[in-house]
Amino acid sequence: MSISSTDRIVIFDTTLRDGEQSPGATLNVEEKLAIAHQLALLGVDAIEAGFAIASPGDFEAVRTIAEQVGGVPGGPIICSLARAIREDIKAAAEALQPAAHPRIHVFLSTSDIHLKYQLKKTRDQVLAIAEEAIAYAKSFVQDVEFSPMDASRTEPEFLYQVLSTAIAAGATTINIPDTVGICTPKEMEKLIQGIRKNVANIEQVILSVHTQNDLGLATANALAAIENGVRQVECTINGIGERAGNAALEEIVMALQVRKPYYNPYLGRPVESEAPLVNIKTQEIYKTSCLVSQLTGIAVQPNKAIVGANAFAHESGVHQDGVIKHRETYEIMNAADIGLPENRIVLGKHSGRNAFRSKLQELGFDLNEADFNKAFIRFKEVADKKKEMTDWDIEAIVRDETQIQVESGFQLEHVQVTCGDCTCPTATITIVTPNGEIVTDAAVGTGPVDAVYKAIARMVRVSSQLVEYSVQSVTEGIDALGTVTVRLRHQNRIFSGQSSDTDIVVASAYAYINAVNRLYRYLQSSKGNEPLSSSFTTSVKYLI
Ligand SMILES: CC(C)(COP(=O)(O)OP(=O)(O)OC[C@H]1O[C@@H](n2cnc3c(N)ncnc32)[C@H](O)[C@@H]1OP(=O)(O)O)[C@@H](O)C(=O)NCCC(=O)NCCS
Ligand SMILES: CC(C)[C@@](O)(CC(=O)O)C(=O)O
Ligand SMILES: [Mg+2]
Repeated sequence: MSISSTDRIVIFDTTLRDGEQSPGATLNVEEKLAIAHQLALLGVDAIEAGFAIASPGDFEAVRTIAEQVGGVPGGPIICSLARAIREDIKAAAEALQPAAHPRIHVFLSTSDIHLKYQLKKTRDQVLAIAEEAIAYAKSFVQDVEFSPMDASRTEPEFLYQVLSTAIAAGATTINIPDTVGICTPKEMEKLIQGIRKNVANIEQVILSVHTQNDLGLATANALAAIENGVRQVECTINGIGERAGNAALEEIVMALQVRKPYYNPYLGRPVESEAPLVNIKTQEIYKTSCLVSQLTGIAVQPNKAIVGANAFAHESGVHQDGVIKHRETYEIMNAADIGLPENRIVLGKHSGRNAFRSKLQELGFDLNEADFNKAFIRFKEVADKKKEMTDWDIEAIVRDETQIQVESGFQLEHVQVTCGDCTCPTATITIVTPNGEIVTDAAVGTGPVDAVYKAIARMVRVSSQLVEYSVQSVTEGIDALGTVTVRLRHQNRIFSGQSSDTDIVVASAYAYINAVNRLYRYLQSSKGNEPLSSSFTTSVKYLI
């Protein structure tokens, strides 16, 4: 794509960078790669794949995504964040080397409060640093984005001066971050208009906005910026990100689609123009949202716009009556537009592989033979217990069975629980350790899940603290599939795991093992060659 295109909005996705700054959203390289592939399917123009200097894992993630998702011309721009520091820029350039369309995103604070307390630099120094850093980034790549951090709290005259300098030094995208999420839409309008009027050669670059959601105004501010000439928006799937998160991609994209006649004139088109305002394939939105939620362990709130479980549900009689008579009485968009399964009941325990395969195709899954077989076996198991298999059940099964498996780690063999109002909840668990040993242990707990977790913790022996446990029902009815999400804290890092089953105690056990395995993998990679088993067997500290 051409970065000078101005008749549509460039979607810059930062799920893998700002989104990963959500507390506890840590993703490993395979998980980031899976999300990046899905973002490419969704059709985002640019993927901010990480912050290359931040850690060897981030570097590897940027490099792998640059190679495997952005390695051929015509694919998305792959971007790495960098402070205005030579080592950061060099690391970004190295990580981005395999990308056909690499972008280095240099940021530097410009507000007085940041200059005084954080950077401890004068305005003149900041101007010189920005100029030098951009020129240095330009020595590696053509496409350089510059963000004046805390722009919305920066004195306007100084902001104009920094931006003019950045453009003169070669920046091709100027991104305006409302870093602390303090702006109102009216103020955003003033900020963008001021920049367009006062910054030299601003019309030669793509003007972008990056809005944070501290006051719940991120989407409103991004849209206000578009109304005032901004042509790139930075956003994340499900609105995840630092603190209260970023503007949600799905909200901006669907606002532009649903209100196209309203937005068309702001992009210089006739009101009735049918041409899309973004390159996004909206039917991929729901699937992308599920993948991000599953891999980050951050559940989507039910009332979340566009992708929440209730976004297309009608609860009250008056509304239901209206929707039955004419859908558009209460629906401004069609669930199918974001790729939501229609929830038609078709498959059951008597269905065969062909029907299952064509159902998967209909739902947009393209599985390899091994994953297909795993999913089919699981489908039959669930169908045996559950009378009606909805599209939602099938989606949950496929997500569960095809999730990125940790190659090394513990495997759950058996879960057996006794509980009730006149017995002490007891769990007997059998696991296979990473060395192939089969171990069985039992524990009592305050409830069945507590007993299961105590029994597993006793065998895996790693100090961790259960910080979140939640169950969501995927479908309706007493025989619904339940999805359990578990988050464990080890030192200051969070590891999540998820699993679905008709039996929530079984789902709980698998979710817990998944989280433990992520923690295991993390310890393994951070310990280098030292055998991991020592940390798993010596620091026996049962916090769970
Ligand atoms: C980038 C990172 C590796 C730096 O680690 P570090 O060298 O230990 O430094 P700290 O995080 O403690 O402090 C940040 C330093 O960068 C400086 N800095 C911050 N933003 C800067 C910028 N845009 N350009 C240049 N310097 C910057 C700070 O002034 C501070 O410098 P000081 O140590 O001289 O006071 C680390 O913070 C990290 O892993 N971050 C990843 C996630 C993240 O911070 N994302 C936020 C994006 S804004
Ligand atoms: C890099 C920049 C756009 C940033 O995301 C930096 C940050 O993480 O605060 C912001 O919101 O200002
Ligand atoms: Mg941000």
